[in-house]
Amino acid sequence: MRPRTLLALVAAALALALPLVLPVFQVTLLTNIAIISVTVIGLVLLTGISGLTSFGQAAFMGVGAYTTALLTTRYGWNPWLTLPAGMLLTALIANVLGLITLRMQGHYLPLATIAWGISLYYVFGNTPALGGFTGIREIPPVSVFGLTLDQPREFAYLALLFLALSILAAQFLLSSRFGRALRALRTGAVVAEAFGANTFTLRVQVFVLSAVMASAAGWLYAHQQRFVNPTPFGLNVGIEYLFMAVLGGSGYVWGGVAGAVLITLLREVLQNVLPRLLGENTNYEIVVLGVLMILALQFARRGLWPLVERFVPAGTPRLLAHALTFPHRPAPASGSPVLRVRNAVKQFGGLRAVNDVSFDVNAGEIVGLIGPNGAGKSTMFNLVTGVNPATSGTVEVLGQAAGRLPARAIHRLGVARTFQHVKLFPELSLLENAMMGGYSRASAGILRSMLHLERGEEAALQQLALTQLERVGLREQAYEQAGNLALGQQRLLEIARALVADPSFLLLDEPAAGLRFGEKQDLSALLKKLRSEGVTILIVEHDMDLVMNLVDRLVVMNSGQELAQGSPEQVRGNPAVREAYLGADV
Ligand SMILES: Nc1ncnc2c1ncn2[C@@H]1O[C@H](COP(=O)(O)OP(=O)(O)OP(=O)(O)O)[C@@H](O)[C@H]1O
Repeated sequence: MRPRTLLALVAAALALALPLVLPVFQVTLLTNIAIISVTVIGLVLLTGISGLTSFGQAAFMGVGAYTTALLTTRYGWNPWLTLPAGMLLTALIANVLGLITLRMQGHYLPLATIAWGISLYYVFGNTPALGGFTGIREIPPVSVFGLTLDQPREFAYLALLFLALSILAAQFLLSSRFGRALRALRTGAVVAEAFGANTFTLRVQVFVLSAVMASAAGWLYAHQQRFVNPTPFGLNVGIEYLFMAVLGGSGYVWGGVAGAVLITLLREVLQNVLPRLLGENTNYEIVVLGVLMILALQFARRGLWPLVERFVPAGTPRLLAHALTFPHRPAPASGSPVLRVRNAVKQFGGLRAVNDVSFDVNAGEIVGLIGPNGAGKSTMFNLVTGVNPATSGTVEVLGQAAGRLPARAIHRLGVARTFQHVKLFPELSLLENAMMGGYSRASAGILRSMLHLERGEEAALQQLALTQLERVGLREQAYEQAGNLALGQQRLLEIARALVADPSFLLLDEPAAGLRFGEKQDLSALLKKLRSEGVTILIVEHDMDLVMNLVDRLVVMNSGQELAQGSPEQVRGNPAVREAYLGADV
């Protein structure tokens, strides 16, 4: 058995045993930890994985708690109906807030979460129907199959069940296509878009999911306490939840649980010990927690869980069985236009990085785009792949005008690319990095992923990724972290990722930089093989030996302008090219 499975089983056994053996007071503490953990796991998905910092999660707990408090006490609803009602209401509120705030970048988003965190707190406190700052009492207990959960020990099991489901769903989500795209939001949104993901929609979805998880935790809280008021849903509590995620390890589901356990227990201990030591009844535990937080940020930036994981290695991931087959994209007819660039101009302020460039790439060709540094080659790539629209002129990719399409839509036409500055996810395995290339071939959304009902698709993506890793010579390292690869191999991994997408048109930005001689030969052979399979290739490359022996045609750029076009021989013999770029002895 894998060490991590063993650890999970130990945790499950503890969860089953503890409510029976602990004194009642500690059982209540355990329940609190389970409830808080559900919210913090949502924060892990939102903040640690997707890079969206929120200080306002406690307010969403409040929405869940107040919904059930109001509907059960005033309208006599069964608590099992108020749970979906609260989650639905929270989803609606989060959706509206998300659509407004999630386009914000940098520190504006956290500031916005503070703003609505405070607003919701005052909505709870100032709404007479919600009992104002005194709150709502006499919330009925939850019943399960006729058993009323009004005793701490019984209720603890309900809270632990919610926690177990949250852990499982979050783990499933993270190991899915959806989870890989979420991971890309934090550091590689350009990659996610380049492989077909709508990053804004993903942001809204994960934001709503984390809010809904907080809402479910709020429902539990209301039926545990049987009383709600605004205090536990204020901004300072929201900040504390974020502390828990960061301290435990905001990039890890179990890190969220660890943070909730640590801070809740520590607060409890400090509340008992400090008054005895200091002889007065003050809130020094908050000061101690603050200092601990600073120390943790200084010495364990990624939180405490990665330290634990070092002792519990993940082992080789299991390959899934019963792979579906994705349809193979039919290649465009040989010789038909794949790319038509006409008088393309790209202006950055006063600089014309691309200045009136026109050229074609036809199906089944390998075309080289060459030129000295700063000639505008990467900018041209960005015009073709939809990262930047052209200032004027037209760029037509596979029959569609690229100017009006986002990168993800151009990708879905059958275009895949690599990047000049490698854009991989260093903490993920080569396999997972390569699987990202297949994002738009699969279709499982958030729900199917959380329930792990996308196994067939995942199995197919694993197989495709392994096949393409094999092709670029990286099969052996499939389960290693991408960050451990040398730069040249990282470029090969980017090619494997692009091939998983089954592209008709492949754009390679300096793929041979950092490769050794033998690796360059292998790369050249691979690209020729791809051409014979019908893949059209546009390649930017500085290695002239490789380019001249590989491409069918060349487009030469200099200072944003098109200098020459033609076969390698024609370009080699062109005096303007020799003078401007290649030098006399090419
Ligand atoms: N986003 C941007 N904003 C402003 N200027 C830019 C931007 N992107 C590129 N440039 C400028 O446009 C010019 C062309 O850059 P580009 O990266 O396209 O050249 P390149 O041919 O790919 O060069 P290299 O071979 O060095 O990568 C450079 O002067 C560069 O500084």
